[in-house]
Amino acid sequence: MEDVMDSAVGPHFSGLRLDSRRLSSSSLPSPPSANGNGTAEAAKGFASPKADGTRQPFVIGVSGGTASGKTTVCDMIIQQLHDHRVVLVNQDSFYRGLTEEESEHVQDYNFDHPDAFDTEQLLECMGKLKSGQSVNIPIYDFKNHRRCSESFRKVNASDVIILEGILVFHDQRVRDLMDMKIFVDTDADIRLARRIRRDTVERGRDVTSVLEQYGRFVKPAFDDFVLPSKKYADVIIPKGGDNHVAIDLIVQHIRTKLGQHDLCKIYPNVFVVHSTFQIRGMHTLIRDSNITTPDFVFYSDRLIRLVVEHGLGHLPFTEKQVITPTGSVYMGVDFCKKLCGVSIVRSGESMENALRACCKGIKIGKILIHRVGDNGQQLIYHKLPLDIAERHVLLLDPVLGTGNSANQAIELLIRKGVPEDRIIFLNLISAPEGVHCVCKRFPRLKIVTSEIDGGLNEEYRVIPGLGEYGDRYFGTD
Ligand SMILES: Nc1ncnc2c1ncn2[C@@H]1O[C@H](COP(=O)(O)OP(=O)(O)O)[C@@H](O)[C@H]1O
Ligand SMILES: Nc1ccn([C@@H]2O[C@H](COP(=O)(O)O)[C@@H](O)[C@H]2O)c(=O)n1
Ligand SMILES: [Mg+2]
Repeated sequence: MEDVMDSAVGPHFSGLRLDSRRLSSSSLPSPPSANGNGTAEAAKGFASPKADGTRQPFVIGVSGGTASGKTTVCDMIIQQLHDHRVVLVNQDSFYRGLTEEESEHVQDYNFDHPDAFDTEQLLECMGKLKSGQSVNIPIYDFKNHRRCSESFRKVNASDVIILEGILVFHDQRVRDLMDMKIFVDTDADIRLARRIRRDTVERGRDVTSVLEQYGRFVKPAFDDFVLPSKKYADVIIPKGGDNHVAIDLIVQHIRTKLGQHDLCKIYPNVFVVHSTFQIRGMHTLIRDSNITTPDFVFYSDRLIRLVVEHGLGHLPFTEKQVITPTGSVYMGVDFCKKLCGVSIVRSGESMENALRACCKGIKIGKILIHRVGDNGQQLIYHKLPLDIAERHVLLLDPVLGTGNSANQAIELLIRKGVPEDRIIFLNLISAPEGVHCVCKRFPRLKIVTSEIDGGLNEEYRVIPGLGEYGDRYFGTD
């Protein structure tokens, strides 16, 4: 048996003409909700730990009609990611081999019907990949309509698995494997033109047979099976590989996931709010250097509310029953009462309103950390609730950079008697360096953030970041 190693980059790429186009629609699975024991359930995908504590790969499904550009879009995503932790699985690999009789009448065979694929085998392979095992995937020969009996493509377990094919959204069991579904939407006439060219050049067909197969099987199956599955898509990409903007957005989304993945693997107490295109849209706005101050405040406040709500989901609660106006008993929960916020002055103060809006009457203390000279010595002023040792503390600072200020603030809280595991540090953006710095020192503290950025530059500023948050929020920049 000949194994063909799949390194996921390079060999899949096909050269394309590219123009900038638009992203048509988007929505991703909803954020996590509180589970029964008072902690938040981790988000789907990267943030979803298995029983053994490791995280499942992120599965992206890519569907669309024949010759819509699915394979091309996947190649471009993988090429742009330039990251070995992404692998591509083609549904084509799971075409059933034809019997002797079927081969003799191949022109009558419907390759576009769901039964043409061995979906059980596909599910088995995907299940193995998802559980961290490598798999041997068949190699399909379109010229002879059969699998190469001696060769397989070895696909290694990876952080991201892209599953591509005309009918990958058809079977619910296959759909359920996916964390993100993309539909490549290209006009039927363009697809037919491409198909004629591809099948005559690459798949050993002549124009007459392509047209006959198209009218008899491909088009009806598109109408019956492929088009109806478009409704399952989270993202629809018009014009396939020509749509630079959509592909960039998707690549950014995956990059964010990959960055988070490693840190969440290392530190189980780091929680990243599940990313949706709404959240990425808000980040796009507040990171834009040209945004106005009112808009910066508006979208920051929206994001902060999400982070605060996520953070509150990590607090313990007690069971509580109430009687509803229908006279029925509602078995609910009671919020944790012993709670306070502490903002790191000045930018942390921008998070206070969102906290107050979520927790009526909450006490909020302040910590000011002032760097003296460049020898790392720092002065700390603080005003904290007197009974802070008995409270859970939501520590507020929108950007976690080096982690130095955060560590000073956390040390102070611990000196004041707050147990480490009762501190939840809330921020909008974290640099990986800051996450390492805080989590190594305080492994029982929780960090809740909305995005993890690339890193710090030589001036210790978060990149891509958003500049001086306090100045931008309070309009002093
Ligand atoms: N944007 C594009 N412009 C021109 N040709 C394209 C474009 N996208 C794909 N093609 C060509 O069209 C054919 C079908 O594309 P492919 O990505 O294989 O589609 P699918 O996987 O959806 O069947 C291929 O020969 C490919 O090179
Ligand atoms: N032996 C085969 C197997 C499949 N086809 C056609 O391939 C199409 C799916 O591949 P795409 O890359 O176009 O998505 C499908 O429409 C089948 O008709 C074939 O012609 N011969
Ligand atoms: Mg293809």
